[in-house]
Amino acid sequence: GYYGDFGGAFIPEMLYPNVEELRSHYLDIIGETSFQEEFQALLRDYVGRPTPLYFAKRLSEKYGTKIYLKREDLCHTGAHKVNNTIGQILLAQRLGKKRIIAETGAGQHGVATATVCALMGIECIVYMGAVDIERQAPNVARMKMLGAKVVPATSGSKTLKDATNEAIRDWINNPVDTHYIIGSVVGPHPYPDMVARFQAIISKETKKQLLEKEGREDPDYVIACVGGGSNAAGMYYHYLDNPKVKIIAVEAAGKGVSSGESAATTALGKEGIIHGSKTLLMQTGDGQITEPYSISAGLDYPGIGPMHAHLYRSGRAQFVSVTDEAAMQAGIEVSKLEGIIPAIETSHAFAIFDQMDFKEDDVLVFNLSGRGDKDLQTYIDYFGL
Ligand SMILES: CC/C=C(/N=C/c1c(COP(=O)(O)O)cnc(C)c1O)C(=O)O
Repeated sequence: GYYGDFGGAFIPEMLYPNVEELRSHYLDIIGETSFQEEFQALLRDYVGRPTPLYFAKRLSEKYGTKIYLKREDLCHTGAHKVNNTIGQILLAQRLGKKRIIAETGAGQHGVATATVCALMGIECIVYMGAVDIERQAPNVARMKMLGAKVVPATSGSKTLKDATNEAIRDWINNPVDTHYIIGSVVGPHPYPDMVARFQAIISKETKKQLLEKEGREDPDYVIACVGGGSNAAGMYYHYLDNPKVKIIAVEAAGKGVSSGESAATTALGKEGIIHGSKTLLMQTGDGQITEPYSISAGLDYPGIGPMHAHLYRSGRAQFVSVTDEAAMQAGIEVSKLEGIIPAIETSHAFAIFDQMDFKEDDVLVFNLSGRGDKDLQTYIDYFGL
């Protein structure tokens, strides 16, 4: 379960049975024909896949290059997170689990977990930082409507990291009947690999769609925002072994990388262990986790998935970070040029144009990871709309 120097499962003794049960069964279960048939049928008939690969005409004209958008915002629940929760709920059922827990920051993973628990009739508890409960209120309401119990995390910065700590604490106390649906490519092996496999449908579809539209499977660039890195993992997955496809990963600089209020993990992080995984994370000299900051709850995380730590260290991906201000401006620009209001997380990806030079005949694919409904109040307050 390693990506170069990164990955592994550095977990407390009490979690070992749960994680070991997952590690020893997940590949066999995912590989079963009956699993794949159910998984693919739900992605098609319930999530609404394949999601469109849309040529963004006005955005392309503005930036003088060819821009395609992979529309994960059109998945049921409004973001890519549901691709993973469908896979993990089927796995949990096959492992005989009766109770589901999850962490959430932006609330999209929380909604996606509550959704599949409603679908399957399984109890659902979602841990969410008290700060995020405020700034993603629409998603809290949706989780409750879907029958989930939302438990505030009030420690630390009261954001995603703290919600994850609370979920892990719950799992340690409920090891036998509970499955923890982790929402990104983070945590102990096998989670980073398992979540990436469930999200890989994104680039699988993109290859086929780009062949139809451009007569080639491979774009020149694939671009995605990175919190833990799951939407990015899905966008990159089937292009990783093709060096002709350049990979751009966009992190949240918050108020600026050197402002002390940032979540740009590859710029500010050092090797360490967070939530059971050896990866890069923002930390003090004595290894305490530094509180991150981003205007977007989904990128407001001090770590990064081990896959992305490796992509960064190996140079396979180019990592850039953009500030709150740049992301918010990009969000309103995409809204006005394409009629699509992106989630603030996704808006970070669209804010790279002043740091990158693209050629007129370059083909770019952006992963539009989610829609902006959850963020309307933030957009309205920010721009005084
Ligand atoms: C699992 C914690 C992250 C959450 N969301 C992260 C997120 C992200 C960043 O998460 P990754 O794709 O895993 O890097 C990007 N786009 C949207 C629309 C998101 O909601 C959540 O709780 O919903």
